[in-house]
Amino acid sequence: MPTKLSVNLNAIAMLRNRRDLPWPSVEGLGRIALQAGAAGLTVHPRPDQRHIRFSDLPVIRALIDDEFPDAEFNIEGYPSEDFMALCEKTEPEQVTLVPDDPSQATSDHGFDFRASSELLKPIVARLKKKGMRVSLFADGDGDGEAVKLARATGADRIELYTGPYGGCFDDPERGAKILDDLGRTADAALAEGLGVNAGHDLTVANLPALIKRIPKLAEVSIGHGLTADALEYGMAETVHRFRRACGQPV
Ligand SMILES: CC(=O)[C@@H](O)[C@H](O)COP(=O)(O)O
Ligand SMILES: NCC(=O)COP(=O)(O)O
Repeated sequence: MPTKLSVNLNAIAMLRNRRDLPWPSVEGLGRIALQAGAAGLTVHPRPDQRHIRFSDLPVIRALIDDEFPDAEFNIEGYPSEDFMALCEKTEPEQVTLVPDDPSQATSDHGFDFRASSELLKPIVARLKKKGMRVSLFADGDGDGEAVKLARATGADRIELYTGPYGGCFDDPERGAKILDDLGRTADAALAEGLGVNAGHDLTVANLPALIKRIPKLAEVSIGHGLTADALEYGMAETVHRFRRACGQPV
């Protein structure tokens, strides 16, 4: 089964939020992503709503339900009571729990399962009771014991935090070492019966080696790199459209 792609809409939402205008449209670009064959949409609402707004969630839920019933909605975030209530109301197919502090600019580490495995058990159970698959953001450091503790929470999957791997775009030697650690973490998780997702700073350039090392990688969620590519590869056509609007022959 090929690795599924879930398109993270946070970067689109952040651009939209620069103005009090409805574009770029989170719903519209989510629709284009699903029309192009993405398996799902991911959002990471944060308490200050600086990217995704809570009001975006029912819109994306309806988009998937009404137009793409085979697609999945993945909501990521720190399991505060507010976040849990949002998930229970929206009922995404998957919830990815992330140990984010509200002050963090972006996610930059996985759970410390030695400290938080017991705390996560009732949270995971509460989400699963409503039929949501639960994935836990995990460091890809090859720590098999931590993976066992992740399994003990009752979660279905882990999501490997691939930020350090993505950051090695100019240091292939270090990238290979990190890839080895990610691979060993995935092997341990799969041996425990956990599914494996991955995300953070993945790109067209670094994905193939990750999937080669982890052929059973279930899903990648990608936002920043994918949005950067969408801008780059869509720029020429867009300039043509605006030149036409200026009355220029194109
Ligand atoms: C868990 C994870 O790595 C992503 O959700 C990441 O946090 C994306 O969020 P931003 O694009 O808002 O940084
Ligand atoms: N779960 C990771 C994610 O959704 C996207 O992260 P990024 O591609 O924006 O770094």
